[in-house]
Amino acid sequence: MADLLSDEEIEAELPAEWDREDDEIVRVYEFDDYLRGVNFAQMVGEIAEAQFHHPEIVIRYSGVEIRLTSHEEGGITEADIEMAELIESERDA
Ligand SMILES: C[C@H](O)[C@H](O)[C@H]1CNC2=NC(N)=NC(=O)C2=N1
Repeated sequence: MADLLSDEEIEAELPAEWDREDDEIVRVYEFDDYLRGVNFAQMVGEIAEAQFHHPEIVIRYSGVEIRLTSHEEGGITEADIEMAELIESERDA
């Protein structure tokens, strides 16, 4: 079971463009083409399966919202930060 991160750790480790909302970290990725958003969501899902750490993914016409939290721990852990970093690196690929 991973440890919950402190407020200071979250602030220090949260990747740019991501926000903290209570026990979640969140980012909205905007797309001007709906199916590019769908494909992005698929990619996020594949990362989640590989990490066995699953975000909430909301696909909208304007973009895709990713929300991460560690359900078993009841808050934000390193697993959430790592997922955000992996998504960012894939997005930039
Ligand atoms: C039983 C539990 O759902 C699994 O161990 C994994 C699956 N994916 C998960 N994803 C997230 N975000 N948090 C979890 O605690 C988690 N647990």
